[in-house]
Amino acid sequence: MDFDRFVLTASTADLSAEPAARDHADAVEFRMDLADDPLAALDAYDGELPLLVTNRAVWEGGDAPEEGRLATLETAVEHDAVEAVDVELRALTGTAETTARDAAALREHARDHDAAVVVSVHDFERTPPASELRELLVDAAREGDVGKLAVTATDRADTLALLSATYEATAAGETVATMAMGEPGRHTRAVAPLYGSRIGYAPVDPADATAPGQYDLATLAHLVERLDTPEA
Ligand SMILES: O=C1C[C@@](O)(C(=O)O)C[C@@H](O)[C@@H]1O
Repeated sequence: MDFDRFVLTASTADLSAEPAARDHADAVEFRMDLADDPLAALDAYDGELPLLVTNRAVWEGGDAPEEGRLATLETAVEHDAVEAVDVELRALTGTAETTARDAAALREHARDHDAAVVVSVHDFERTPPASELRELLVDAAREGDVGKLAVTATDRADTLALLSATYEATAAGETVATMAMGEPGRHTRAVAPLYGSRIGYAPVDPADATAPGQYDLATLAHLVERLDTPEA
């Protein structure tokens, strides 16, 4: 998967949503942790859009227990349709040594199979101060092909801080993706690409949102396109 330009992903636990995503999305984020039998669903996948696979840890806001979590992703990246994998920064650099070793092995395995590595950070409570945002993006971008940072905004100061950090990271040559979760952060999902963010996430159906404050896919596709069109 190529992150030289913005990639809009349809985020879903159900790969049968892919045909409905084709009109607007560049890729599908398959939330394996939210699916019933994710490896069977991958085996059966015959859609057109490439997949970014995520198996989000419980300790990072997801549903996947640690046992077998990274091994499932290792199997997933062997599928031809899988062109990118999400690995949490805390898995790679956290204090759990075995997790760090397994996460680094997953990154290697992904690259051997031509899958890009999205290294992610989530804060479901707050937007950290500006200097911390900058550091998190530096660290995440260094560890993967894209450094992704999703924070929770409560006001405009938070969203501005995130957009500034996005702009600075991009100006420094880092490849990053950012979004502010929650209602006050919603507009960042449309605007962050203008500051350099390279991935957007949106559910096909708003009822299936995978994070607070997401636009539905058609709406986000429309907003991003309009904002990026000079004569709009
Ligand atoms: O990390 C992200 C970003 C996200 O949390 C969002 O805020 O859109 C949605 C998740 O599905 C994805 O894995």
